[in-house]
Amino acid sequence: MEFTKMHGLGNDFIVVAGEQALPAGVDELAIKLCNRFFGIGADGLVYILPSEVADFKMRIINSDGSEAEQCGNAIRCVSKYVYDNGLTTKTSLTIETLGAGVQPVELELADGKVSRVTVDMGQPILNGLDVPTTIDANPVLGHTVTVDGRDFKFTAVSMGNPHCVIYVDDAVGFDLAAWGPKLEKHPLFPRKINVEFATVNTRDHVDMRVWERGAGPTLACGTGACATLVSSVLNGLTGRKATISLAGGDLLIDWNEENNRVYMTGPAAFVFTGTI
Ligand SMILES: N[C@H](CCC[C@H](N)C(=O)O)C(=O)O
Repeated sequence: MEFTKMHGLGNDFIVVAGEQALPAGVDELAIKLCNRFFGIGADGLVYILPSEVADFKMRIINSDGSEAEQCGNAIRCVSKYVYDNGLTTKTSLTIETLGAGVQPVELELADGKVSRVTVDMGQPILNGLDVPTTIDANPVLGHTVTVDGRDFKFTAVSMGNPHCVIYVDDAVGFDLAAWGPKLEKHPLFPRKINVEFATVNTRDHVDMRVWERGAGPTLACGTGACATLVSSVLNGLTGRKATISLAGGDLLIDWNEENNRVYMTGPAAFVFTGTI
């Protein structure tokens, strides 16, 4: 099997192109290939597939074998892959995902290769029961979830995949491993959830660290950055355009007031190709 290793701000993926559909047992394959000691090592396994409604379709399997509906860093990597490898000559194209349908992407080039990508990440889903959470509220703002006797106030946002955003004094130094797994799997979240810990520095700059559903602590999360911006606007903490600083680098997120769609701009990087 031929693969290409790529990352978006250190959130890394094994990218596979040329297949017509996901192989049987893709969950076990993802677990095996994403293993950082016995496999290639990655946060997820990403397939570029044909689409009937867009230029390409992307499907993403987390390193624990679960399939996610959407992935912001991966969609930038897929966009870079298809242009740099000559699968398209367009710098404006569309990628289909399970969680956000047809997503327009805009490619920026440097020396003939894609350097940055702006992705239309669609409209945020704010109705609690649709995120999903078990909370019948729209939106879910400042609700409390308790784990091991500690209360966390959170805002729930879906970008096609579920997120809960929690504001803390020091996101950069927050102990993700202590609290992330318990929140990820809390009964309030029927399909588990990605957990973002955020510190708002100014009205256009937020530090965020993430514990991802099905992948654990990653260096960056594109959909999580979108969810963090949306949550920060809803809570009156930032404007509709802000830089979200993650461990792996910065994403620029813009929640357009006219069309209610969230735009994410950031880099994508090629690392190596291989055969396994
Ligand atoms: N672990 C996520 C999928 C990857 C999302 C993240 N890597 C991104 O860049 O958006 C989930 O199960 O919803």
